[in-house]
Parts: sequence; C-alpha cells; structure tokens
Amino acid sequence: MNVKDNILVLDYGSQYTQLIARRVRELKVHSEILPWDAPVETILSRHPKGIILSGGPASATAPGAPTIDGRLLDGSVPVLGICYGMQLLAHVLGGKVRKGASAEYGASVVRVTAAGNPLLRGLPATFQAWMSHWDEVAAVPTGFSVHAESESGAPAAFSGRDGKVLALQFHPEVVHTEGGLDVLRNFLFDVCRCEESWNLSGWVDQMTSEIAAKVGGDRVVCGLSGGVDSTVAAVLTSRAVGDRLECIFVNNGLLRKDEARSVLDLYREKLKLKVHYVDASQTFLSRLEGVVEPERKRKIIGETFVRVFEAKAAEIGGAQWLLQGTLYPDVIESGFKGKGASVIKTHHNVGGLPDDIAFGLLEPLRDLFKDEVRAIGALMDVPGAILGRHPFPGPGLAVRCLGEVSPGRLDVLREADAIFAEEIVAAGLYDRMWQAFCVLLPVRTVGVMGDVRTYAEAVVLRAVHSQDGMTADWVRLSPELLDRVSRRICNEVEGVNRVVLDVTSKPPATIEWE
Ligand SMILES: Nc1ncnc2c1ncn2[C@@H]1O[C@H](COP(=O)(O)OP(=O)(O)OP(=O)(O)O)[C@@H](O)[C@H]1O
Ligand SMILES: O=c1[nH]c(=O)c2[nH+]cn([C@@H]3O[C@H](COP(=O)(O)O)[C@@H](O)[C@H]3O)c2[nH]1
Ligand SMILES: NC(=O)CC[C@H](N)C(=O)O
Ligand SMILES: [Mg+2]
Repeated sequence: MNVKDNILVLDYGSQYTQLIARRVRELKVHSEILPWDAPVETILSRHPKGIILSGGPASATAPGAPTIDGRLLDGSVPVLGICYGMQLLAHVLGGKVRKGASAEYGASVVRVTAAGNPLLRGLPATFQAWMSHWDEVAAVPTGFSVHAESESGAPAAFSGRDGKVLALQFHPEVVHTEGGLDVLRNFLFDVCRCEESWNLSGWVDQMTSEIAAKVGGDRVVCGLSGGVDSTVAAVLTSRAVGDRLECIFVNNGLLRKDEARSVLDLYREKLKLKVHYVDASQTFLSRLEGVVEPERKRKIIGETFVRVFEAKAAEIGGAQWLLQGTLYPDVIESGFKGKGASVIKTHHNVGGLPDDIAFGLLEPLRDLFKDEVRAIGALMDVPGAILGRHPFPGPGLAVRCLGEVSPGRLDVLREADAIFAEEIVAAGLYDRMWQAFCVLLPVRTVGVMGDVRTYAEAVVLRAVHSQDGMTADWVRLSPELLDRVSRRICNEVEGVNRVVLDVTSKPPATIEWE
C-alpha cells in the first residue's frame, strides 16, 4: 500500500479515538494510533506529519493523569488536542483547567470569536458541535489565543506556537459536529501539509494477504450472523483461505421474528459460502433463565456462543481459527483497549469471550467502523440486501428484553418489533436510518382496554440516525407513523398496553438499552 504521509493519534482513552483515525483515513491519509505513554522515540520514529491527542475520561489536573512529553510540543510537528487533549495542552503549557459549572454532553453551539485559527477556516460564525465533557479550560497558556467559545463561555478553540499547537474542546471527529470533517481537513492539508495517499481497495489487498499468511494451511470457522460485519469478514477471508472456511449460523433463541429462516435463505440465494445451521436456542435460554443484570446476560451469551462454535467445529473436522465480524465500536465499548477507556458494555464477541477459548481469533475488521465495512463489502460485491441491513447485536433480543428473558416476553417483543419494522419499511424509511427497534420494559402500567382494566408491560420505540454507532441522534418520526405503530402494537400484541418513544441521543444514552 502506498503510504506517504502518516498522522499519529495518541490515545487518552476516548470512546472516539478510532473515529479520529477513521476520519483521517476518510480524507485519504494514513493514520495510526499509539497509547499516550508511547516513548517519544517511538512516536518520532513513525515520522508523523501531525499528531492528534484524543479525548479521555481523566481530568488533566488529577494526580497521575495521562500526560504528554514536552518534546512533542516544540512546534516541529503540528499537534491538535481534542477535548481531554485540549485540557491537557492547557494544563502542561501553563494554562488553567477546572471543573466547569455544568457538563456539556451532546449537541452544543460553538461561536467563533476571533479570526486566525486555521482549523476554523470556512466554518460559519456559529455552528453546532458535539461535546462530551465536564472540565473546561479557564485560562489558555501565555502566548496562546482563543478563537471560539462554547455556550458556557469557555474556550472551544485555541492555538499558539505559530499555529503549530492547536486545541478544540468539541469533537470534530463525530458526524454530528457541523463542519467537523472540514476542521480535520484543514488540519491535515493546511496545517500538516499532508497529501492524499491512502484508500480502501489497498486495505482489502493488504488484509487478504495478512489473513493468508496468518492462517497458513489451517482451517477457519466463522460465526456468521446474517449481519453486515460477519458477512463481509467471511467474504474477505474466503478470498484468502478458499474452502478451508466453514461458516456457522447460530439460532440463539434471541433472534427476531422469522430471522433464522430468512437469513439462511439469503445466504443460499446470494452467496457461495458454506453455512452450517445450529439451533442452540434451548441452551441459551436455559442459561439466561432468571438473569436480569445486563452485563451478566452479555457474558453468558458470549461464552455460550463460543461453546457452540467449539462443538460444531469439532463435529465438522476441527478448526484452529474463529473468524468474527468484530468492529472497532465493539472493542472500545468493551473497554478492551485498557489504556484508560471505560467499560460501557461488554460486547458478546469481545469482552464476553471466555478465557479458555479453543481457537485463535481472526478479526480482520477490528479497526474499522460499519460504514467503512459497508464500503469494503461493496468493493467485494457483497449483495446490497445484506450490506443495507440495520445492525443487530449478537446478544439480540436479550438486551432489548429488559429484566428477565423468558420465552413469553421474547415473543411479545418479537411481535411488537416486527410491527415497528414493517411500518418503517412501508413508510420508505428503512434505508434512511441506522436502526429502528423495540425494547420491552419490565414496567407494568395500568390501562383500559375494552372497558377492562389492564396491568401490562410497556414497549419503547427506538429509532436512531448514526454513521458509525459511536454517536447517534433519535429519528424525528412523524406523529402519524408513531400513532399507527402505537395503535397496532397495543391492538395486535397481547401483553402490551402502552407504547413510548425514546428521544435520547448518544451520548448521553447508548443506542441499545442494555
Ligand atoms: N447468530 C449468530 N451466529 C453466529 N455468529 C454470530 C451470531 N450473532 C453474532 N455473531 C458473531 O458475533 C459478531 C458480532 O456481532 P455483530 O452483530 O456486531 O455483527 P454482525 O451481526 O456481523 O453485523 P451487524 O452489526 O450488521 O449485525 C458477528 O460478526 C459474528 O461473528
Ligand atoms: O455485535 C454486537 N454485540 C453487542 O454486544 C452489541 N451491543 C450493541 N451493539 C450494536 O452496536 C451499536 C452501538 O450500540 P450501543 O450504542 O448500544 O453501544 C448499535 O448498533 C448496537 O445495536 C452490539 N453489537
Ligand atoms: N471527552 C473528554 O475528553 C472528557 C475530558 C474530561 N474528562 C472532561 O470531562 O472534561
Ligand atoms: Mg449482528
């Protein structure tokens, strides 16, 4: 692959670190992530044209907080600090950081207060930006200038050292920040003087050879779910290992209405992969009996998946590798990177894996985001019917059936979910959103149906726009559609007498409820 220029992202534990790297790739520049405490020599040996400091959960002024070596701040390589990165720059260069009067999470308005910041070139005088912080910069270092402020009046952008050290309190890497990509473009091409020299088809060729080299003559089993990620991973891997790849589709009893059959039909018709079907629903459901704690559900499901893969692999002649369609958001939310990231939720395929797993793991998409995976799938001619599907988590309906996961409650959820999905498709909205689904609450409320008092559970409608699952906003569905869905669910699904709408973005909520 032709990698000319390199942008280094130093990871301070942000949920968005990989997103920064991914945006840089989107702008056709190679980018690499190193932990914040990588030695300066290592950092400089990568010849970065620029360095980006990510956000992070720590407070820059706290004892032992992640820091930066002053040698990186002499202006010879441009440095951009984002959120924690900004607070850190302010702190180590002699400014002042303190806890703000209140936090800013989600959408916020940034006002440009002075010209001269190369990052803000071309942006309007006020714009909506995504924030996720509590600390703020109270004073910038001597010799630095503030160019924008947030609603609270705190600095939202400052720079100094001849425009070579720059800082932003908001997150230009998230899609909900207006002009965010322009900000990063300005950094890469104006400040760092990079040239476009990276693309996805180069990635496919390189990854195919890496998989071939790693697997050698071994055999691979793939957990295939019908979703985008595992399908793309399987198609990519089959290019590298041919018929030494066997796919296993597991019915875990937590699939949506008619999903097992429709997924199998789809694979048979559209793709030439060897797919084995395992119905393990009894095993999953009996292990989940009585479990209500979200993280326990996820861990039980993660382990059970692996045991099912092991048993099936043994039955079909053994395999040394387990291929999974793990993406970067699964990894970061599971807190897997160590280096200071919080555990948000244990994705079954990452943090939920048991320690004594009988396979080596093959996860070629581990550094990527869904929209990149869709683009790679399209490059490899994966059918649009698969690439366009909404994501569906491996733990499935278990994390949407809050409280106990019983067959009866799963059926209620399945029926409600199918109605919502059907109406979203009928309204022509399916391809215009990231996900739409129902959640069943373990909360009973009083209703009156046919003059009879009911005391039944409530269903939540959740529909979100997102580009990569890292941030999301709720979809403004029309009142007419909401009304139709609500009436149909109450009329057609026994056990539900109330439908409510989730109007929360991510952050502060997550997309799924558990
Ligand atoms: N029912 C299943 N059978 C076999 N493997 C599964 C199943 N569900 C999930 N997996 C495995 O877990 C991985 C992670 O699941 P995840 O839902 O993130 O990805 P996906 O299903 O491939 O794509 P999507 O996000 O579009 O649903 C999958 O890529 C796959 O390897
Ligand atoms: O394979 C998966 N295993 C999981 O354990 C899991 N949990 C959440 N998701 C999906 O990831 C995206 C982000 O979800 P959250 O905002 O709920 O964390 C959303 O698209 C979720 O549907 C999962 N996918
Ligand atoms: N997202 C971030 O980088 C947050 C930085 C810091 N922990 C704060 O709360 O302000
Ligand atoms: Mg899935």
